[in-house]
Amino acid sequence: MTNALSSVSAEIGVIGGSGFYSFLDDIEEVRVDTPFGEPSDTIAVGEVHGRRVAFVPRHGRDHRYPPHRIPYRANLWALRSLGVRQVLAPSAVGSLTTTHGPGTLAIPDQLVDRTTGRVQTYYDENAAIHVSFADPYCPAGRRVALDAARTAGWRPVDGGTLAVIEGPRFSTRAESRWYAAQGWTLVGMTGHPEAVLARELALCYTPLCLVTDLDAGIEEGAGVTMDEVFRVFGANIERLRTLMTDVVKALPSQRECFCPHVLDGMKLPLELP
Ligand SMILES: CSC[C@H]1O[C@H](OP(=O)(O)O)[C@H](O)[C@@H]1O
Ligand SMILES: Nc1ncnc2[nH]cnc12
Repeated sequence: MTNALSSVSAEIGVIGGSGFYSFLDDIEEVRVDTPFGEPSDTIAVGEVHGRRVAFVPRHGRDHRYPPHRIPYRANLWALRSLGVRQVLAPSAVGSLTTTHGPGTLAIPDQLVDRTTGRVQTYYDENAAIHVSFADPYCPAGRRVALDAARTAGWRPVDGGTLAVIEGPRFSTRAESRWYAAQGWTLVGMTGHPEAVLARELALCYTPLCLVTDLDAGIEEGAGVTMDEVFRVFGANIERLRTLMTDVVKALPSQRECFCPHVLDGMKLPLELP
């Protein structure tokens, strides 16, 4: 175990979600402390196709953090302090439309925040910093993920809106029908504030959403269960892991998107790592 910020570094970060607790083979484990507390777990740093990658399991490797208790700020800060500038965020999500059934990979282009009371900024005092969030995800990362998925034989959904609910409970049928009626297509519990915190650190952030269920308002029956989410995710994890390595390989080494510039000209109250 290496402590804090010795010589270990990585350029790409992967935040694994439910059922996705490990990614790399030959790893160095790093314990990183941050001004926002400890990340969900130690960070595994290794190499994929010659690219340095840092992996953190969002819920901890034993899934001890429920979605509303995840140390989102610490996770992203820790990744950035290791040198990470591009983040890939796989996640298990419900579908709000029958056209995206279980096993579908979706790369949404919008999110709607339905969480309550989660801390969603690094810039809490000593300055008012307002980042642009009209397009919450990195356009270059999305493009790379979609291309890699198509090449690997997926038929990924390009775009759509991820509704992020507070959880930890799943939605009622009425809530679910209401989200679907708004035109939102996916529902999860962790996409916010993760995406906006990445934006506040000028990181590229790309969601890779694996549909594990049709949400309660979309199909008849008992409604989604945790077991169902893990079962469907488990059936797809190896394929998704392989895709993640393809995406890592294809990410640009020079960022030409808008993400690195979102803080340009702003007088930040904190020094970023
Ligand atoms: C395990 S059931 C609900 C849980 O799964 C998803 O987690 P993640 O986004 O980290 O893959 C969902 O958001 C909930 O946190
Ligand atoms: N139906 C659902 N609602 C919220 N989060 C989920 N994660 C996986 N399926 C979900």
